[in-house]
Amino acid sequence: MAFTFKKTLENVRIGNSLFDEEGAKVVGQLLEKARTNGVKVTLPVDYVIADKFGADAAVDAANDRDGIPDGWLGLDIGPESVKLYEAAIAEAKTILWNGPAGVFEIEKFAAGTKATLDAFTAAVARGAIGIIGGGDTATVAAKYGAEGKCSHVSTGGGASLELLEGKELPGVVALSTK
Ligand SMILES: Nc1ncnc2c1ncn2[C@@H]1O[C@H](COP(=O)(O)OP(=O)(O)O)[C@@H](O)[C@H]1O
Ligand SMILES: O=C(OP(=O)(O)O)[C@H](O)COP(=O)(O)O
Repeated sequence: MAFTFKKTLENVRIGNSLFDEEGAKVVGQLLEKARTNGVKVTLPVDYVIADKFGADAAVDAANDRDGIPDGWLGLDIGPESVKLYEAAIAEAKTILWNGPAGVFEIEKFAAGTKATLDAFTAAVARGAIGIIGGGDTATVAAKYGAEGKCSHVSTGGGASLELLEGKELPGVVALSTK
């Protein structure tokens, strides 16, 4: 998701990284809404890049200044981004985590997600509320044996976000009235 923001807002060269054409149309509005509400948005600034999607890909590093070459794609956040994420997580009282930082299923692209998980569980240990919402993010917690270090883990991604938006989830409504 971050590459849609980086390309649209800052014209960063993202190579063949994931880009959401539809999502790009609302990026400006989203940032404006965040500004109006005094919400700080932290985006990555460096990347672990690969020449293809797979465990046998060639790997390199890239940052916003030089961008990602055509034919390459960003599959994890880099060390400078990890520091930004850690700082944002460290000052939060409530953390809702929806979406891994990279392709954690492949070891060479898992470092950013693991560092994010470590910052997340450290925050919960110091008293913050840390909620995971998302099937893949829940898998991150399970993979590293950290489910017990989270306040709550839900496999529902979009559903969790809809519940927090105030929408009614039919299954939850049915169970709540029993
Ligand atoms: N830069 C990336 N490029 C392609 N796939 C990615 C990238 N970063 C993460 N992913 C993949 O996206 C999936 C996470 O999807 P997402 O919907 O954000 O999570 P959740 O299911 O927790 O809501 C993971 O399988 C992960 O490997
Ligand atoms: O996090 C998930 O998806 P989402 O982030 O796309 O909503 C889960 O994989 C949703 O799985 P489910 O729809 O079987 O509960």
